[in-house]
Amino acid sequence: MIRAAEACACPIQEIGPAMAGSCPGQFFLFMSILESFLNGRCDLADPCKRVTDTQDPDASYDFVVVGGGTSGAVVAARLSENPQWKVLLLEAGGDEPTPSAVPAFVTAYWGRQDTDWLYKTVPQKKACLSKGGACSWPRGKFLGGCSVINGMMYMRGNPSDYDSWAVNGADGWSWFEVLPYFLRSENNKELGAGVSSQHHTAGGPIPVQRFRYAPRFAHDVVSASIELGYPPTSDLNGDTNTGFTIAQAMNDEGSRYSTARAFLRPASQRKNLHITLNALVSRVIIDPTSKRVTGVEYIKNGKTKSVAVLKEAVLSGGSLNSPQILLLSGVGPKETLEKFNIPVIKDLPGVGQNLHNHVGVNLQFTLNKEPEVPELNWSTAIEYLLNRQGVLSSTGMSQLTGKVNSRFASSGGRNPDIQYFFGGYYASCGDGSVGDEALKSNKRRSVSISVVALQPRSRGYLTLQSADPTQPPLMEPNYFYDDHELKVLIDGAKIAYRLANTTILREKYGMAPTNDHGRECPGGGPNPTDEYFKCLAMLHTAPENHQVGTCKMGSHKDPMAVVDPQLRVFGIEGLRVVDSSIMPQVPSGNTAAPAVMIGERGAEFIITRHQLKSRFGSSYDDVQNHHSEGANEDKKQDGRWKGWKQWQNQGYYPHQDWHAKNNVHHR
Ligand SMILES: Cc1cc2nc3c(=O)[nH]c(=O)nc-3n(C[C@H](O)[C@H](O)[C@H](O)COP(=O)(O)OP(=O)(O)OC[C@H]3O[C@@H](n4cnc5c(N)ncnc54)[C@H](O)[C@@H]3O)c2cc1C
Repeated sequence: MIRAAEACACPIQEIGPAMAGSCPGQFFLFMSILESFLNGRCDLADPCKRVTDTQDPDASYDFVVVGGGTSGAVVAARLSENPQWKVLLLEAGGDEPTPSAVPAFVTAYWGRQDTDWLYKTVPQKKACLSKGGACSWPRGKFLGGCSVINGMMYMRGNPSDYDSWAVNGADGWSWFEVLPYFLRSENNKELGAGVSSQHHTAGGPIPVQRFRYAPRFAHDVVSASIELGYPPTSDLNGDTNTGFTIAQAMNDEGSRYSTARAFLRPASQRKNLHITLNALVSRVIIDPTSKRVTGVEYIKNGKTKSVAVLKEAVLSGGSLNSPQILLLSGVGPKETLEKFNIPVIKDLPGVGQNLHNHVGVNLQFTLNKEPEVPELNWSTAIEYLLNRQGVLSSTGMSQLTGKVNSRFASSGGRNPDIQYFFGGYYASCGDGSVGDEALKSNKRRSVSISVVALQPRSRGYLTLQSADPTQPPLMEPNYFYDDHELKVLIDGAKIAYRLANTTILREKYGMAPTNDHGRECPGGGPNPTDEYFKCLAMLHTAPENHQVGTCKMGSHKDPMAVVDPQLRVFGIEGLRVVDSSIMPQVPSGNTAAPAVMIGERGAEFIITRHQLKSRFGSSYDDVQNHHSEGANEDKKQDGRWKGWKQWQNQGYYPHQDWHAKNNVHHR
């Protein structure tokens, strides 16, 4: 039944590198067999909806989107909904490999040249010291970007994060204003089952729900948190944003939903959307006199090519690549551009600055009453192959999370500043055996808790280390430059220790800190000191994957802002950045849902602009610039401004429309 490939309506193609290669040698045979079975399932391979790789794009397009990742897939799909517009999406990687749809294989494509950008920070003085100071930052290099390799956890952050963006110059990005764009993409399948329709909705392209399986231990950690006094919650994006829960994730029927799957595959038959894979964009071509984008240059099959842009180019290369592409295009700090002999098109000092990320400490625990048995074996594999159920349909302990307040959190408990991520019970690699040997060996199970500081104050930067677009940028996050994060982590680590010592976890699992973890740090033992946790944070840093801020959105008065609140690059005509790099401050939670929200919002800005332009002519441009550049009151009285208001009143302000239609209220 499962040995042969299913007969799908379209021929199945094997896509991407073999996943089995990411497992150690003894697992290779079993993993290869399992992989070939998985490749033959129609729902996972999805052969009829896969995008076609346009090897030779046309000479020009209305819109060229750079990077088909989490945000870029949304932008390209939304823009191509208008059949009048020709859209090209250029993606440096290939299509999503079939096994990436299996939730348990979340790490299978990390650390591989063909699917991960393999980025590392410069050596840190105070972080990642167990790794020599260089922190690894995996980044997905395929259609769907990081949404193909992430943990799928669906988190939006705290409402106050967005209010703070708005107060600090991102006009129009308060919680009330961004919520409709979170809802637009969401297809929440648990409405009413612990998830309220006051905060969630159904009908969008991304299915959101809990995985079909969670280890018993994950449920018991939630009980333990209640024993500690944290409020029971089933939705940290709802009324209660503090506490522990098994989180909702972007998945459906036992498999991952990347944005490529949710947005691009349904659009794959559109004649006006071309997608070119394995195309590394090397720069945006900008006319030095008019400062207008005229084209995009890219490298494919070793050849440098270019395509003309008729309306706009959109950078969606992510927080580490969008600023690099801007720099290579002559947009960035003048000194950097001159250092690399790149002609200066626009001196924009903020490009690459404000790099920041969540950061945490990795704590290890042993479950002294739990044998270390492999999660993945023939029985669990068959459960998945037949029914898409069981351990393979989930990410083990990674689906559990918690958010709490340290002593430093503001806003009376509504703005938690610590998040917990858990590790263990993984089913990523196996040899098919059910674990009798493991039972005999008396090896105990280990689990990890990463305590993460959600509102970091340290800021770093990204710059070029070469003018060669195939070389990685230089990334300096300055982890723990500001002591604040370490203070928050000390609080958070103490809470994690108390959690491990609750009656349920201590008595049922024998949970205790792993003896030799952090032995280099003085002050460990049953009652660790603050200094111990500080040392542990610097040694066993959890560097997180929520990098943002390098093309910061802000007002025209902010010299370090790179894009305005409509995501247009200051001083350049026809160029926007639409991805996580525009976030002025990282939200207090994971960043994929915010990246999708930004994609939705950015696409709408573009659509609105060009629909209005075609309807009202070029005077619309003047009005829009005037609007976003904080025009003074006198100008607001002129006819064009009145015209803008009139257009809004005629219903050409889609996000307001959407608010009204969907009866969305501020909470
Ligand atoms: C390992 C990992 C686990 C994570 N877990 C979670 C989680 O559980 N929940 C959550 O909410 N968030 C999670 N995140 C974070 C979240 O996934 C990212 O913040 C978000 O997906 C970033 O979206 P983006 O569109 O900005 O960038 P990306 O998704 O990285 O997209 C950028 C795209 O641009 C392409 N590209 C880059 N440069 C070029 C170029 N020069 N030419 C052409 N194409 C280019 C890339 O290949 C990529 O496809 C995780 C991230 C990682 C890496």
